This record gives sequence, C-alpha cells and structure tokens, in this order.
Amino acid sequence: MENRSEPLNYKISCTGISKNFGDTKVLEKIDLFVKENEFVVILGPGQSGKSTLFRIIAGLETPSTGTVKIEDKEVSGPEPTVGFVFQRYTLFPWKTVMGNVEMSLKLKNMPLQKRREIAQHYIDLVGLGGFEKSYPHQLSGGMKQRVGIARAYANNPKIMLMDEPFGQLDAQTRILMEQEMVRIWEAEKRTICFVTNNIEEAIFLGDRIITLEGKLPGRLGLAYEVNLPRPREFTDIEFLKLRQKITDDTQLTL
Ligand SMILES: Nc1ncnc2c1ncn2[C@@H]1O[C@H](COP(=O)(O)OP(=O)(O)OP(=O)(O)O)[C@@H](O)[C@H]1O
Repeated sequence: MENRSEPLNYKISCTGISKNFGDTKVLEKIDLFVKENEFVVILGPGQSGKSTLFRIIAGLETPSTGTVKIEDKEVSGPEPTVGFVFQRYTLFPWKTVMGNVEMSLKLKNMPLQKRREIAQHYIDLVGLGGFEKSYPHQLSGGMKQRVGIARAYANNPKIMLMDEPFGQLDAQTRILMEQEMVRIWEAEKRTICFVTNNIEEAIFLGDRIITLEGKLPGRLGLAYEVNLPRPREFTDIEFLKLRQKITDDTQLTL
C-alpha cells in the first residue's frame, strides 16, 4: 500500500529525507505525507531512526538530503508550531502541574490571566483538574504523561510529535492512556505523528499506520489504513485480523 495519496495540501510533507551521522546512515529516502488532523502512527522497533526523523520534522536536526515542509513552508530551523511529547517525562520538577503547562505561554509573555485560562482548559481536558498545584514527584507515570500532553496542547501546535509517550507505563496504565489519547484527540483534533513499537497501540490509535523498518538506515515500509470506528476494541475481529496481518508482514513480535 502507498503511504501517499494526491493531490492534497498536506500538513507535513517529508520528501526524500536521508540522514547520516558520519559513516552511519540512519534514515534513507523517507517520503512521508500527513493530512491535517490525521493521526499517523509510525510503527517500528528501537534504533530505527524514529527520534531522528522527528527531530528533523521539528527542525532540530537538518537532513542530509531531502526537505520537510509544514503546510507549504520549508522547515529550516526549530519549528515553534510543533509540539513534542517524549517517552521520558520531561517536566520541570520544581514547577507545579499548572507551572509546567503554562510554561511556554509564559515564555511568550502571555498575560497571567489568559495563560491560566488556557492552561486550565488543557489540564481539565487531560483529566487533571484538581491537581494544578501538585508537583511532578507527587504524580504517577500516567499523570505525568497527561501533563506532558496538556503542555504540548497548550502551546497550540499545528503538529504533535509523540515519541513512544506510553512506553514507560505499566500495561494497565498504558491501555488507559491510549483510551485517553483517543478521547483527547477527538475533543481537540490535531495532526499527530505517534511513534510506537507496539502493534496493538498502533491499531488502537491510528488513522494510518506506517512501518519503519528495523535495521539502520530506517526506511518506511508498508502502510495500513485503519478503517475501524473508534473507540476500538482490542478483541474485535477486524482489529485482530489487522494485528495478524501486520505481524505476518513485519515479523514483529506481538
Ligand atoms: N546525534 C547523533 N550523532 C551520532 N549518531 C546518532 C545521533 N543521533 C542518532 N544517532 C544514531 O542513530 C541511531 C538511531 O537513533 P534514533 O534515536 O533516531 O533511533 P530510535 O529509533 O529513535 O531509537 P530508540 O527507539 O532506541 O530511541 C542511533 O543508534 C545512533 O547510532
């Protein structure tokens, strides 16, 4: 299956992206086109260049070849319109939930009342109402990731890049956060690229799944449209069929 359909105004267009670090070729000929408000999952094992691809899309790394465009503008430096959620919790430990979520707005010199209003909206959206004054060390892993999502949303990004955000959570919390992610995204749509190595997570979340092949250099492989209504059921027969197909195609372990 193609991972591109034309003609469209894409939110993200990566054309011919390759990246070398010295003699190490990390990415090769990546063509990735993402539509507005699409939830794209990049499915691949560790060490396949996923983080490097995200850093290139966000303008934090320059590609060796190829171009990235956000809407019709070529990315040539750090992109303020891109929000990140990482696997590791990157909260400021000395700041409260509110302090963390409103941080980027404060840096933009937004007046206190306005930024509190926006931050509160996203704290509520991620289900953390009542925890505004808590500090990161008082929160569980799932709650910390909720703060990370609220913080990314508060900055009003055009694009959210989520790099294995639930990878460190226990299985139960992970499933809960996947459900929450769908709820949050349906409440406030964004263009999302989400990286995971977990097939079930990919099918549960994505409009489209694109595989990233495992050995360096990372190359995009097969793509799958996920035409299942949300909320999806892990035990639904169509869900299981797609899981089997991707497993057979990719040889990734379940
Ligand atoms: N700044 C850098 N300098 C040199 N080599 C790098 C740099 N960044 C990444 N690499 C190389 O690229 C490879 C892939 O890194 P990257 O973090 O993009 O992969 P990943 O798929 O996100 O891995 P993981 O799942 O383990 O986080 C690494 O093994 C490393 O060899």
